[in-house]
Amino acid sequence: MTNTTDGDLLLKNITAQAPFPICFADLEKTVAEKIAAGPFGYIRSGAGGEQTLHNNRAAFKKYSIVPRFLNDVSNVDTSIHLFGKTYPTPLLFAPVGMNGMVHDEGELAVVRAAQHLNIPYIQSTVSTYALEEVAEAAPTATKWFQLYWSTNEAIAYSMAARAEAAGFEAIVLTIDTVMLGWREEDVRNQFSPLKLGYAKGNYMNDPVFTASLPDDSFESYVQGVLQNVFHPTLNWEHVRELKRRTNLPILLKGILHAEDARLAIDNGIDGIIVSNHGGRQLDGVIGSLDALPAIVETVNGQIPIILDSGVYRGMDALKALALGADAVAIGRPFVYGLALNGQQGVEKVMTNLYDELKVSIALAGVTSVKGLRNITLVKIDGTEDK
Ligand SMILES: Cc1cc2nc3c(=O)[nH]c(=O)nc-3n(C[C@H](O)[C@H](O)[C@H](O)COP(=O)(O)O)c2cc1C
Ligand SMILES: CCCCCCC(=O)C(=O)O
Repeated sequence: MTNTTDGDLLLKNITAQAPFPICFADLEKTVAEKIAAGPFGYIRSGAGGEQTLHNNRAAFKKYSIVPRFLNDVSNVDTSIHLFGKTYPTPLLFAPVGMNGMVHDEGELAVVRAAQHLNIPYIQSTVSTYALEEVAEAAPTATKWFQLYWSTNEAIAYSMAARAEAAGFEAIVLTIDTVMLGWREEDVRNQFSPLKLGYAKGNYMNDPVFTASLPDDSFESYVQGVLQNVFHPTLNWEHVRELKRRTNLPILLKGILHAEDARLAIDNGIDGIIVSNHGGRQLDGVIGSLDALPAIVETVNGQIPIILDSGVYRGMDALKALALGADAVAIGRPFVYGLALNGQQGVEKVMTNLYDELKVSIALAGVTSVKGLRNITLVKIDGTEDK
């Protein structure tokens, strides 16, 4: 990824071969035709009546930018700095569980793409491959570990310690999944990726987890994960205890309220991810972009803010950055890329997002990510998600 703005970034997508889907809608449609209804529904759907899934997209459409011109944009600097490192793009991979559902190489293919593109990768607790295997597949990638707190706290500490030992550079504690959302599509499809074994990686390689099982049967693994993965009593004391137990920076994923952002800072948290889990947890929740401005105001630059949920094109990323996010994380789009063409598919999706972002920054009359904070954004409420 270069920082020079080419005249025509789209040209490289015009090839003699069958085109790779260029936008999110094309990607989703192509994947729907390729994979079975169960895994497709699991990935695509939102909780409940999918109001939040809708809100996420609608939030981006409420904003329009007013560009400036005659401001040499031949060099656009898209780099960002996070936790002492510089990255070429303001994009991250959101943690997405059970990648083996759509591709045999699962998380290994994604982390290799992350390494190749120098984009931070957040590995889910519920991965098909173990964090040690992921670390070995891409030793120089920036890797963060997403933690689902376990009812058996020794398992949570064990996973955090394994991540630190394997070279992961941060812990992302997901706080919005203390129990699973009401996911009707999975009931319709009678689909559970857990029951197909796709979450074995980190659990079956964890000595504390395996020692807690009554036997080594598949059913014991399924029951063991179910008993441990959700933790309804999760509270700020757990966060403080995790801080005492790890040397790594901790980010909280799932912040939507400015007051929780303030509490995160008060409790020594190093970064937050403004997210509603891609609309997969509590339905009826505010779109994550709608939640951003109040959080940005409260955080006031004290810790990095990453936003996810509904960032499906470069222009979405631009709007989030303009509203004060330091970076954005991508979920479903990269999973669809993985389903279509493994590591290459993931790279293609992320590169297209990046290219659209870069051309959009230049066409807005801006030459850096930080410069986006000064652009004119007009908010128009009441738009439809079309
Ligand atoms: C199939 C799937 C699995 C997910 N698994 C996890 C997970 O294991 N841990 C987590 O914190 N978030 C998980 N998420 C949520 C993502 O990290 C992210 O918040 C969400 O996908 C962002 O929305 P987007 O898909 O609209 O980009 C998952 C999302 C999807 C689509
Ligand atoms: C193994 C049980 C499902 C874990 C939840 C994974 C997730 O965060 C999501 O599907 O969303």
